[in-house]
Amino acid sequence: MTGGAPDEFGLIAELFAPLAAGFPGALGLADDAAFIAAEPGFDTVATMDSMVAGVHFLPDDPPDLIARKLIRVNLSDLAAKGAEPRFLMLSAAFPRDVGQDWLRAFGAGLAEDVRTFGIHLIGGDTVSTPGPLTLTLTALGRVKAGRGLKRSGAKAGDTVWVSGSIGDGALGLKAIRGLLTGISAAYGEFLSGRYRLPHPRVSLGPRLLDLAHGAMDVSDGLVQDLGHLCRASGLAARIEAARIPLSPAAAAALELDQSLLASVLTGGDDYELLFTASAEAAETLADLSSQLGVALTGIGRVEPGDTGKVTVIGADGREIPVVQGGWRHFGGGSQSGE
Ligand SMILES: Nc1ncnc2c1ncn2[C@@H]1O[C@H](COP(=O)(O)OP(=O)(O)OP(=O)(O)O)[C@@H](O)[C@H]1O
Ligand SMILES: Cc1ncc(C[n+]2csc(CCOP(=O)(O)O)c2C)c(N)n1
Ligand SMILES: [Mg+2]
Ligand SMILES: [Mg+2]
Ligand SMILES: [Mg+2]
Repeated sequence: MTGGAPDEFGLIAELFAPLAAGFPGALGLADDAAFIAAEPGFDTVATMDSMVAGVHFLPDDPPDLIARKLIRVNLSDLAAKGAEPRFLMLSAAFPRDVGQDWLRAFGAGLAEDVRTFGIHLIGGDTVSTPGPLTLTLTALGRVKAGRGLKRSGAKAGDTVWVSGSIGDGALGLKAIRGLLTGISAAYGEFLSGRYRLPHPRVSLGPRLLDLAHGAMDVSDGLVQDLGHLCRASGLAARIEAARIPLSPAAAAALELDQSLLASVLTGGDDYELLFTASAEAAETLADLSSQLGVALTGIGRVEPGDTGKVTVIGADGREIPVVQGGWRHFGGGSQSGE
């Protein structure tokens, strides 16, 4: 990328190849494909998530944070399977008029999180598009053979657990859009920060291998995602709204406007882990939580019932009706249940 408009191969050499330098099998991002030796005793765990400007992030979000969010939403899926992240493959469709400064900042964001998580970019594709910026990442990880966590592992009577806090991302998007008034500027910044830069529970995931029964991450919305876990396990769930962990910022927002509970339950953009474990695991999970400095909160139970049904109980003991439990790209009136 010298002088004027960025050139495809210059861009790959300058922005992406340095992120492959630590892994010889990537062949310097100068060949047709990468080589990964199969590791005896491990399963490779593969996942892919895309992000589209205006759909997953705001077009004027800082480019380094767009890059880091792209990595993090994918690492969240690996963590949900108890896997340790290893490699990334990036497909980037940049609008033709993307500028060099934008690209350099995007590359710097990728580099930062590749370093932070100790992973390598081992390949991808770079194209131009007449449409919005569209980014697709494949993340590859590893887990001990046969031990990876599944959505289908929940057992009747298990406690439902979530990591961290729920609702910050969805409330953060509202804050950015000026739809959250009355909270302090610091709280607003915390929430918008959580929307732009999730914190995937990469250390926690592998530690759940001996503890969790069913597991997934929360991306679309707590209620919809728990419904997926329940359906995969042939069970139903009952959770208590008052037990859902809130950050101080989210709690302050809800205190001013209780209708924001819908964003917490269904807004998505959480990238926290959602898992079930037997009641006896509670003490070990509490120890793990303090060891890792990641909150773990029991919010309810899975039980036999209408497969996939999630019942949310309010502080008054009555059911809170939830029409749509989370984000849907197609179908449904509004795109999430807020
Ligand atoms: N176009 C597709 N081709 C093949 N498999 C797909 C396709 N879209 C989704 N899937 C698969 O469907 C399953 C559910 O995908 P989904 O994207 O809902 O999960 P997720 O990544 O955990 O959620 P989110 O996208 O909200 O982060 C995954 O196994 C995914 O690989
Ligand atoms: C600008 C903007 N508008 C709305 C949202 C909310 N949103 C979009 S997709 C999605 C689920 C995860 O995506 P996927 O299922 O495609 O992986 C959520 C919660 C957002 N993040 N940004
Ligand atoms: Mg997905
Ligand atoms: Mg995902
Ligand atoms: Mg997921």
